[in-house]
Amino acid sequence: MKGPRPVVLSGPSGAGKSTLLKKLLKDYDEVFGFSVSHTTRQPRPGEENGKDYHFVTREEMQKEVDAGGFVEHAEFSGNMYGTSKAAIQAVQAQNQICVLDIDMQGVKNIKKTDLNPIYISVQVPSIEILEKRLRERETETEESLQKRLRAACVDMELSKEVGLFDLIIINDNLEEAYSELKNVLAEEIQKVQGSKKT
Ligand SMILES: Nc1nc2c(ncn2[C@@H]2O[C@H](COP(=O)(O)OP(=O)(O)O)[C@@H](O)[C@H]2O)c(=O)[nH]1
Ligand SMILES: Nc1ncnc2c1ncn2[C@@H]1O[C@H](COP(=O)(O)OP(=O)(O)O)[C@@H](O)[C@H]1O
Repeated sequence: MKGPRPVVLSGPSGAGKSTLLKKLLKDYDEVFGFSVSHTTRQPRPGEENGKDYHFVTREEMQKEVDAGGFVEHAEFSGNMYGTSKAAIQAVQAQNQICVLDIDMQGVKNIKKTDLNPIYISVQVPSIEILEKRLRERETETEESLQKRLRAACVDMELSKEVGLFDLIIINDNLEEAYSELKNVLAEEIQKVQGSKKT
């Protein structure tokens, strides 16, 4: 694949991936582009179709998956999620660093492709803190919250595998976590900024 190295952000639901990503995309809007995934889950208040996700029905998504339009796809908490080839190409066409926010199944499947991203896991200090953050976010029903917590336990275990991630960020203090993220990406950021000047 052409262009700068993509970045994969993974980690339990509620760990702070979207929060960190939004800061990064705001501070470096010319450098990074978000890979807009497809999902069959319902949009949350404030989420925009085509910006946060492509919100689709299961039938629509399955059809595109069958047609070979996806780099990877997975079932998470009762819904389908997936990265389309077009989502990545749209970012790479701008010569930007493509950022993917994907679950652990996505990480394992991206490892089988030639995308060669930097793999970053965002974790939380404890499952109790994760639960508190998810409750305070007020986006989940009790059922989906419990599903996310179960998936989080699996994610926390699997993410310990040596070599799976290039960096594990414990998102305790947000500013410190954001600094760590920026530091690991500094070289790639400079490359893109340099290439845009010429
Ligand atoms: N494999 C895969 N996972 C995705 C994709 N898009 C989002 N996810 C993951 O799906 C999970 C649920 O996402 P979401 O419903 O937005 O909930 P949130 O993480 O709690 O904000 C998260 O772990 C995301 O990283 C995708 O395209 N592929
Ligand atoms: N370091 C932090 N300390 C306290 N709350 C945080 C921190 N990082 C994120 N949050 C909050 O936790 C919730 C989950 O974060 P979010 O970015 O939605 O997680 P994810 O995208 O990984 O599911 C949000 O309400 C967010 O504002």
